[in-house]
Amino acid sequence: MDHSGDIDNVFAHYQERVSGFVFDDKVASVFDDMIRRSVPGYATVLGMVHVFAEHFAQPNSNCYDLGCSLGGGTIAMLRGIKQSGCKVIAIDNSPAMLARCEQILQNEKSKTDVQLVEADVADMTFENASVVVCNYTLQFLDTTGREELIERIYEGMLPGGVLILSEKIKFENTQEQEFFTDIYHDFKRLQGYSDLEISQKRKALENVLVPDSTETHLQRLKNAGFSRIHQWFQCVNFVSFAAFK
Ligand SMILES: C[S@@+](CC[C@H](N)C(=O)[O-])C[C@H]1O[C@@H](n2cnc3c(N)ncnc32)[C@H](O)[C@@H]1O
Ligand SMILES: O=C(O)C(=O)C[C@]1(C(=O)O)C=C[C@@H](O)C=C1
Repeated sequence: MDHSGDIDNVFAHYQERVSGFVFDDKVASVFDDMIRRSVPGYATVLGMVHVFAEHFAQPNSNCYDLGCSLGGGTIAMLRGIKQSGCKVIAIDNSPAMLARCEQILQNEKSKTDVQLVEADVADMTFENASVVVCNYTLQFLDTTGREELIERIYEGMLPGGVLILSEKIKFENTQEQEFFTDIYHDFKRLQGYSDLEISQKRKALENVLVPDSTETHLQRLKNAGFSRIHQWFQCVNFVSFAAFK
């Protein structure tokens, strides 16, 4: 997938006061580069969304991409879905992201319909869903609303449906948290980010990206009713779960 965006230099210059991270036009214009260089395993996760969609999309059902950004997950699903009558519903509350997503999707030839929705995922109801992808989005929701969203997703899913939930995680054990943070920052340096970029983005994400632990995710998914949950992927402090109804 070529989003032809710019190189991410959002945090490259010293800022006297770093403000909270927002998905505005500046971020949207570099987001493909930003997420590939900031989320270890991102390309692998998208490749596997294709595989999951091919395997689990049911005929005449809905497939959701929650917090679709530029449509990485949406395109992976479109390419994977082989069943007829499916619709991909891609939701994001950032107008800047959705505008660019719409443009990018114009280059994507698929017989599966796509609907872009500008909305808060917390306000959505889900129905007739066979595949739900929520890649690196739950971590930006108010922690108090996360349980309800997962419950709503579960309610809207068909038997045999799958939720792919990918997230940055935190570790309860201090040593483990420090180890993974160090390795993650090394990964960012290898991707060409400077120490200034790393520290300013870290500050901007404080209280904006609030990661949960694996244990919290598993418990929340279980509480919502998911009968089978596999953590199928982890790369440093980023994981992905497949939860089945
Ligand atoms: C890290 S990005 C997701 C990346 C994307 N899923 C991908 O795989 O390329 C998080 C996205 O979620 C969106 N977002 C954050 N909170 C949201 C909410 N409450 N409702 C809808 N979208 C939200 C942001 O605008 C942003 O585009
Ligand atoms: O935690 C970080 O430092 C990140 O850059 C991660 C992360 C994410 O997981 O969404 C944060 C913001 C951007 O959306 C891209 C990547």
